[in-house]
Amino acid sequence: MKKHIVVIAGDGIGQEVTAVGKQVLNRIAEKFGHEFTYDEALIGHVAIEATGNPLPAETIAKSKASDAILFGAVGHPKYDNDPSAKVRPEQGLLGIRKALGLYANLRPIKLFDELLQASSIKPEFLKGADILFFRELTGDVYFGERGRKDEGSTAYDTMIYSRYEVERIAVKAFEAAMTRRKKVCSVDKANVLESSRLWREVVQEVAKRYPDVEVEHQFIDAAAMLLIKDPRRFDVVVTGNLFGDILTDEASQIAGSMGMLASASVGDSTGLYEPIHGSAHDITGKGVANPLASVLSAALMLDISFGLKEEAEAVVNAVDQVLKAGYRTRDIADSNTPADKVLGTQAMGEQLLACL
Ligand SMILES: NC(=O)C1=CN([C@@H]2O[C@H](COP(=O)(O)OP(=O)(O)OC[C@H]3O[C@@H](n4cnc5c(N)ncnc54)[C@H](O)[C@@H]3O)[C@@H](O)[C@H]2O)C=CC1
Ligand SMILES: CC(C)CC(=O)C(=O)O
Ligand SMILES: [Mg+2]
Repeated sequence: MKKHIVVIAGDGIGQEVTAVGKQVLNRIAEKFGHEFTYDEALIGHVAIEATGNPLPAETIAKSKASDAILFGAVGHPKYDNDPSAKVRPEQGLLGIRKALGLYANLRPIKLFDELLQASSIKPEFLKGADILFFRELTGDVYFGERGRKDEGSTAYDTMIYSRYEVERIAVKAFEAAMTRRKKVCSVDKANVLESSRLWREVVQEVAKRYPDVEVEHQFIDAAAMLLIKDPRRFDVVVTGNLFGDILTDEASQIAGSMGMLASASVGDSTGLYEPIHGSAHDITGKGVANPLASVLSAALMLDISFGLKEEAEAVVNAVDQVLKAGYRTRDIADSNTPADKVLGTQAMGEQLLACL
């Protein structure tokens, strides 16, 4: 199979982890007789430095012309510490999601057995946890009207959802639930927010089309608690952009680390595959970032965009094997991990390639 992939590494550890993701894709192509060609494109701080724009038109054009995108991260401390900056790296990521119509962000929370001890949650509450989040990705407060008034002394962001936006993500969640344990939990704040009341109304309507699926509605505050108290109660979770962003960082502790969680952003156009983590300034350039979220994002690409199930499984199995062999990056190591098994980003990549 011939496929053209655009690598948008972006900022910070995005550069380090996508390098490993790409090596794994190359090895898969070699092993299974595919031809993957690559292009690179700029986004975020590196794009601002080069062009003044966090999302150059060329990046959108290259992305649209590709079969899939391997994305790293955006962000730079310069902007985090300067709230008044008008041009920001994060606009690049929000912009590409919108430009490509990537309204559904699938975030699988997969706990590898070997990492039971790495989690901050007690193993007896965790074993067997397997959740698939559907986070709406192009609406909500991230895209609503925002601004300042009263001479800058009042600021506002608008949480806004339209019926069609809720319906299409709900349909994706219910369809996925039909192939899994047939449970959907919709998360909102319908006891307070009007946009959440519309959300709940539409999810209830969609649910009627799937009588075999058990549906529950939870408020975001309770859902955040239940996720830690009893992660195994969840199968598919569907929620808005903001709540999904926060809940899945929380859920990374079920999988052991932010460095373990992959995602697929899909919708109207080319799929974009991205770790859930950011550019991680605190570890950038140290060579210690966990590349597995990027590698598992590449596996989602093989599966969802290319339909290469066996190849995707080979990648997940390689991750499993490397963990079984005891290798860890720093974020998933624990007090029992021998020092010689704690690997840097590239060395972890080499173990995966050896395994493949
Ligand atoms: N998708 C994206 O591009 C995102 C970008 N950001 C941006 O990233 C920058 C840093 O934001 P933070 O809030 O610190 O979130 P972050 O996700 O970059 O990091 C949070 C914590 O997790 C750790 N971490 C993240 N990925 C890791 C990996 N692969 N291996 C080992 N440890 C890992 C980091 O070291 C840090 O302690 C900010 O500029 C922010 O705006 C934040 C979240 C997502
Ligand atoms: C720019 C942010 C919305 C990125 C983020 O935190 C995410 O998508 O998880
Ligand atoms: Mg996030």
